[in-house]
Amino acid sequence: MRWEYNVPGIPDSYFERDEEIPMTKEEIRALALSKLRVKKGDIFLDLGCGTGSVTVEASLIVGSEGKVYAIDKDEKAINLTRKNLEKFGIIGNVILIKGKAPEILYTLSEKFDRIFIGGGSEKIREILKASWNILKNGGRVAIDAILIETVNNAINSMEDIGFENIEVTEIIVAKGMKTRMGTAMISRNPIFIIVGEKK
Ligand SMILES: C[S@@+](CC[C@H](N)C(=O)[O-])C[C@H]1O[C@@H](n2cnc3c(N)ncnc32)[C@H](O)[C@@H]1O
Repeated sequence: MRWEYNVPGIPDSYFERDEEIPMTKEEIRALALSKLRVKKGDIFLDLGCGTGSVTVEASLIVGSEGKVYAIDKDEKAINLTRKNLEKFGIIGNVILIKGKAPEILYTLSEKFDRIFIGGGSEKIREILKASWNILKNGGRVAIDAILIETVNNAINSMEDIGFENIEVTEIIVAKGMKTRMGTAMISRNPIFIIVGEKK
């Protein structure tokens, strides 16, 4: 068997940041991209691209045969994503769009293999409905959520819309921090990844 999926794993410190824009952290990106089964040649949508960390990693995976659409409602996030793309020398395969979901999704003519939803949780049902329309058969969606209400809403919405193979993963990451006594583990907030497939 030939396994064609790949995850790059770029350290968080390599990205330009902005204190007003929360970033999807390295371990969460790795799991989300892995659960999405992103591969070379995919058409990928990063909704709520923020710093562009997911956009950068996804564009490295899909390569020149694929494409990444990076969307955010915030101009600052679009500019920061552009900066990070330039930092990693990525030019050809990313389309940056300033727009708000779900409305912006109805204006896209492209069909997607993979959609990562990192923002817009208050409108998750509407965003999932719009995502369904632009997803290819066999396509996958992943939602990055902090609130349990979002998880519940996302699962119910996915079931109603017709998504299959719905899977919820809770990730609790603790990072080692050097102290005088040794290395102490500092916990971060739990994050949920909800994945669904359009058969
Ligand atoms: C948690 S941050 C995303 C982090 C991003 N994945 C990264 O690694 O930097 C959420 C982003 O979603 C954007 N956002 C929130 N609601 C949105 C919506 N309805 N449409 C488009 N973007 C939205 C915010 O402006 C913010 O930049």
